[in-house]
Amino acid sequence: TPGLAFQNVPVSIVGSSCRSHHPLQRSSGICSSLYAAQQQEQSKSTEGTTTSGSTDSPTDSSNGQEEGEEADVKNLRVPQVHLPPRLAPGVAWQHHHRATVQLVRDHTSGINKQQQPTPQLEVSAEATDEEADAQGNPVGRFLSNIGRSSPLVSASPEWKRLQQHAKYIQSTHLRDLLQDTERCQEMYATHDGVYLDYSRQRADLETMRLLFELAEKQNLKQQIEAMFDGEKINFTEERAVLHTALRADRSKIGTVMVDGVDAVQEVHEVLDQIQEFTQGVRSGAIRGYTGKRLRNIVSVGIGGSYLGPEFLHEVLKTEPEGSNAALGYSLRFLANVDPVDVERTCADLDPEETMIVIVSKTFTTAETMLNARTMRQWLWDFMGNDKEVVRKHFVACASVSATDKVRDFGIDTENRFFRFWDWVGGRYSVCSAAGAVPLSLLYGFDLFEKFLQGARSMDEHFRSAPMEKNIPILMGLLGVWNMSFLGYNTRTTLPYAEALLKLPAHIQQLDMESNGKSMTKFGIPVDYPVGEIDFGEPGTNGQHSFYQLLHMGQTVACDFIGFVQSQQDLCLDDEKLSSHDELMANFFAQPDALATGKTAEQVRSEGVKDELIPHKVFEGNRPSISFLLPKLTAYATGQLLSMYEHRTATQGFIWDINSFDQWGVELGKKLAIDIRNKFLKARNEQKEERRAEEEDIVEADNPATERILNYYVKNSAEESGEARGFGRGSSGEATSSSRKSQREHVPPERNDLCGKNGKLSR
Ligand SMILES: O=P(O)(O)OC[C@H]1O[C@](O)(CO)[C@@H](O)[C@@H]1O
Repeated sequence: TPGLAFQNVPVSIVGSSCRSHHPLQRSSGICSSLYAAQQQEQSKSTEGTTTSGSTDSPTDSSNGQEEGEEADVKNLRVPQVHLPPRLAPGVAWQHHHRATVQLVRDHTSGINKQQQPTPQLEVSAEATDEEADAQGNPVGRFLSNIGRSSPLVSASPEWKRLQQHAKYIQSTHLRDLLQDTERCQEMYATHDGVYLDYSRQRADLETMRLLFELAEKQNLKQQIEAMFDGEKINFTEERAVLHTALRADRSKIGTVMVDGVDAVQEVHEVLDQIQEFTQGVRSGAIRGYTGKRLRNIVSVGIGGSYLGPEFLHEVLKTEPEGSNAALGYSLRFLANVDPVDVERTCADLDPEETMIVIVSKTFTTAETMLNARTMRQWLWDFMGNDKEVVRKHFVACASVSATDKVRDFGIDTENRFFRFWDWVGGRYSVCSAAGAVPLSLLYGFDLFEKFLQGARSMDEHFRSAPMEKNIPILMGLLGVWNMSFLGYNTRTTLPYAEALLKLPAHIQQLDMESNGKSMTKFGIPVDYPVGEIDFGEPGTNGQHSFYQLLHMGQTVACDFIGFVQSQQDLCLDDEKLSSHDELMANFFAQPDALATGKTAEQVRSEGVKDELIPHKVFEGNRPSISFLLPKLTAYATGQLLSMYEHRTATQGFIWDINSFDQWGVELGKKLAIDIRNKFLKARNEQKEERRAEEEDIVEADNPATERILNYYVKNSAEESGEARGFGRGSSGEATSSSRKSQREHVPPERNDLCGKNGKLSR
């Protein structure tokens, strides 16, 4: 949520004050039973069971949990600044400190600027204890230990040289730069089939040299090494960052230890467990409560526990091996707490054949847990309220530290719990059980393994290739160049492959949650732009949507992704080119159109009327990079995933920010819980008719919030007519969660693919 952190983004939020008119809800009152389920769960929470209040930090949440929901919020740990130990050799000062610099916000650029010109030591530190005070200026001492006069990289000569150089680059045009043969021959890199062409960046060979110097200055290679080695570089949460261990080869067992535990060994234990379980389900050895085959998978999770797996799922849907393996099965994702998402997900599913995979690192995320309870109720409604229903139809993918919560939910933690670890960030978790379980259930474990192998290949390249030929490092350095030196704060991912339709959404979370920050790891506000806004859409669809802006409006750095071969090529007999060639003609045309543009002379020479010429001139000079890969396979998808994960990390390392925490999402969560509690109070008062109908019953901290809350609470109560019986059926008994109750449910017609011979064996 960069709007909360660094960049200021105006936001419009659209909601409805009326409850759904959805048949599912009208017929049996899904809201009512959710409320009942919530209450039931809440009463448990006082006994130590979870209700809500999620973070990506299981340890934090569990602290609060013991004291119930309110306590959960109060106990959220505020990040405290402490210097990363590995960067402070010989520094005695190990306490938490708060450093201050005078900053003012430039409202035109939205950037924090230092008020005073940078002096030799412009930072003063307020130590939090007497001991630190006695040591004089600990930040200054620390900086001199690491050879810096300012904690901000922007004060370094390397950064200033790039700033100077940017002025020169601003005077050049890509139209001319692209004619420089030597430059074009240099500005590409390849690895294991991935071809990166960055000659359409507003950069020359000198730019690259200066960026490599900056990377040296920032100890980029050492920082990468520290990440791979399992050092606790996510220091605000005191965690290692080891998504690379999730795809490390078995031969690496014994090489990465975290708190005395062998990370790669743990990973392979869980992968073996996943392989056995998913093969059991796919072979029919593991079945549902009533003995039926489990062929529908619903993966319940949000954010990183959903976006990565969904992106990979979309790729494999049309990948020949994937589509073949998935015959007879279905996979859906339930992420939003909007009840409509529940209906969209399971309206046509047969509960007896459905397996629910709860993916939540913390197992406390409010949305996920409500959806999990809803799905549990859905199964109970149909098969009866038996704990065996949950044990046979639910599996959990969560952090080891959430084991008790998984058990309390009723899931079989011996056989149906696939753990991951605190050192896997949610948005970096697709290679963990979070992706492995749902995707192996649908496509088989072997195909998921190919995805891991692709990611591993790119990891090894990132770790070992020299910077000049290192694809993720080049991507990251160019990201820093575009954002911090050329001022392009928006970026777009444009895959020319429909199967990558969910890649932009994944990158959006991956990068914006990672680098949407305004604080360096030294606890000093940045005075340079960091954290791009990412969006995207597959081409050519995007060309008929937002490319107008890319060509003539704001400058947006573009990533074009194309493939030599299609997953599914198509060539009609009377067409001269294949459909894939037609697609790729666009893939190659767009980067040049953006780079070179079209001059007034060129437009005039086409016979365009003088008054229309300004409207048809393309300024050009718009940067892009192009990736060409052999074919969109599981392996290539692994490579792409790893490339983008490492781009994000590289930028964070250069910018001196922690790309692995996400404190910016906490405030909104906390306020949502406050408002939820206000609703609870208001609904009770409405139920008991303690307040006159026209009276405002919700109080808030400001009149605007108070007005809109009262508008919602009153109108939603009147609209549904349920205010007085909220959570109960007319006779007072708890209602069913959905129309798929035992009485009403009709299993869907069996006219689907059902395996190669048209039927799954029963
Ligand atoms: O996997 P969990 O713990 O349910 O968290 C879901 C998502 O919520 C976040 O913590 C942010 O709210 C993400 O970082 C994470 O991917």
